[in-house]
Amino acid sequence: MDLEFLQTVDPQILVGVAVAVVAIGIGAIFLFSSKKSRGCLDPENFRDFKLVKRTQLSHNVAKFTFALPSPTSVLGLPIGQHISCRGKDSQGEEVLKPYTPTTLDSDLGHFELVIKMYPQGRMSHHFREMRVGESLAVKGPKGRFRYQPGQVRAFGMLAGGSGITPMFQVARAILENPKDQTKVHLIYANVTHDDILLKEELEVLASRYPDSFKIYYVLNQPPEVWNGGVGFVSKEIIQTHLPAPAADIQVDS
Ligand SMILES: Cc1cc2nc3c(=O)[nH]c(=O)nc-3n(C[C@H](O)[C@H](O)[C@H](O)COP(=O)(O)OP(=O)(O)OC[C@H]3O[C@@H](n4cnc5c(N)ncnc54)[C@H](O)[C@@H]3O)c2cc1C
Repeated sequence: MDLEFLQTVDPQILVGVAVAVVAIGIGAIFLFSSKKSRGCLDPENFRDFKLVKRTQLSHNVAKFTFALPSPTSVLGLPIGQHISCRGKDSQGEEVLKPYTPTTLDSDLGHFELVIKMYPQGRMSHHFREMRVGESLAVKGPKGRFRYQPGQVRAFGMLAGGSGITPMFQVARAILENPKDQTKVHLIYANVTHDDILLKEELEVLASRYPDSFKIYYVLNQPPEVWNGGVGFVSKEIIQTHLPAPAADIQVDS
């Protein structure tokens, strides 16, 4: 590029232009980061988020992907907290139920819910009927759980059925943070093998972080070939598969 013309420009103008460019750059970074940190949730008012994808994971479980206002937006949900979703049951009555997204604020532009739909469930009806292009009313963040990276040496988690979603969210946040050395031990109980939610995602985490993440599945009605636990979660199972109690150990269920 021919820069000779710069020598003919008044240096004061050049400095002025340079200052303006830097100022615009800083302004843009500030605007972007403040927008990013603000998040899209309102704790007082419901906000609508459009369903952009629906993936059926089993006969009664589906993953719902909702778009955020822009591809760089974050939901703004602290780790371990949940959102309140508003829908209508089969009678047209309003229903409010809590759900924990399986995505984190490192996932930009969208958030996901994995929902188990019960035949008689009121909010289940709303999700069963929901189609791509429709919006879900969401309020939050909700919940008192707080997690600081490295706050404990090991985390014992005990989950059953759809109770896995908050555990999955916290486990992902810990394991995907290279500065967090916390070990995660999860016992996950279900009735049958088909009931295990997020199995693929959990297996990916376990194979990616073999030294930091251990899962022990317990099934009440196991298949013929099964190397996990059988029946209900017992004291022995907890003693064997969760870290022993200590000041720097946290156990949640
Ligand atoms: C913090 C928090 C986070 C949650 N996150 C998720 C999530 O990410 N994904 C998700 O799918 N759910 C999640 N849940 C559960 C969710 O809030 C609802 O309870 C669930 O979707 C059922 O609501 P419903 O209105 O369809 O059923 P309801 O109308 O409340 O229940 C009707 C019938 O459905 C059956 N049923 C309902 N819930 C259960 C259950 N847990 N086990 C067995 N049978 C049941 C029962 O037969 C019950 O009588 C979460 C709950 C909490 C407290």
